[in-house]
Amino acid sequence: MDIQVSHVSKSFDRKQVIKDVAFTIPSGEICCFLGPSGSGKTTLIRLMIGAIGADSGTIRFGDVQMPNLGMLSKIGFMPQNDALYDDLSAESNLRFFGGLYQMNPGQLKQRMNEVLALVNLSEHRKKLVRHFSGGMKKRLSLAASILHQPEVLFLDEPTVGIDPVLRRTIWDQFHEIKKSGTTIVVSTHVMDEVTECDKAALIYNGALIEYDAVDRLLEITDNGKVEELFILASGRTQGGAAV
Ligand SMILES: Nc1ncnc2c1ncn2[C@@H]1O[C@H](COP(=O)(O)OP(=O)(O)OP(=O)(O)O)[C@@H](O)[C@H]1O
Repeated sequence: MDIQVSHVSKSFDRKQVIKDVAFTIPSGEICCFLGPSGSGKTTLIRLMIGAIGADSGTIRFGDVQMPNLGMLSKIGFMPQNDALYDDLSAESNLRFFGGLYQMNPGQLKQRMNEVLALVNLSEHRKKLVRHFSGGMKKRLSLAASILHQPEVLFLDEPTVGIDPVLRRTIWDQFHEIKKSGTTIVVSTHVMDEVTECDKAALIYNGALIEYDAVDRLLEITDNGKVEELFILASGRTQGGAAV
């Protein structure tokens, strides 16, 4: 399912935090939202999943204009702060999410086995989440977000605070999920993660300063580093030009 964001703007308390943003993510691609803290990545994700409304502009998933309740079963969302119940086991957490998605018991059982295996938590399924490490919670949170086989998956800073080895594992899992045709939108402020993605949206002060295939974006820099694009953008801002 293609995602089309057309001239979307959003203000909070009269401060514009998303400024006329427009781009299209082709079906089945991984797109990252890259930008410094406070640049607007989470707000853009919340707009796209329909958690908040835009002041202007439109967001379409395929032919459907968001927000649309019927689309909820096709969307997976992994929030920045894990939305898990500490006092429940891993599998009870997944059962809770399965209930939200109205999955039938047979389907839920099969999917629980599949997603726990994908995130390497099968042997910890009976353990209470309060005894999980931070990395295990991240992986369980990812498992919960894909339980219902969403067509589009939103991941808000999924690797923040994660060590490099586990980060590699988690990215391998994203690539595995992509193989099933899922479109993935992932926010990050780790510049190196851009090379894991097909497309990148560079967000700075609520504006989209670049959106392109990652290969092409890296070509237009002198040193092949994405940071350079942000340095150029901040220079333009200080000079008074719009970015
Ligand atoms: N509900 C809200 N009310 C008022 N201001 C908000 C609200 N949500 C976000 N903002 C503001 O919007 C701006 C963008 O925030 P957002 O969380 O989208 O950035 P971000 O790029 O995701 O940051 P981070 O990487 O730190 O998560 C910030 O200035 C933030 O303070």
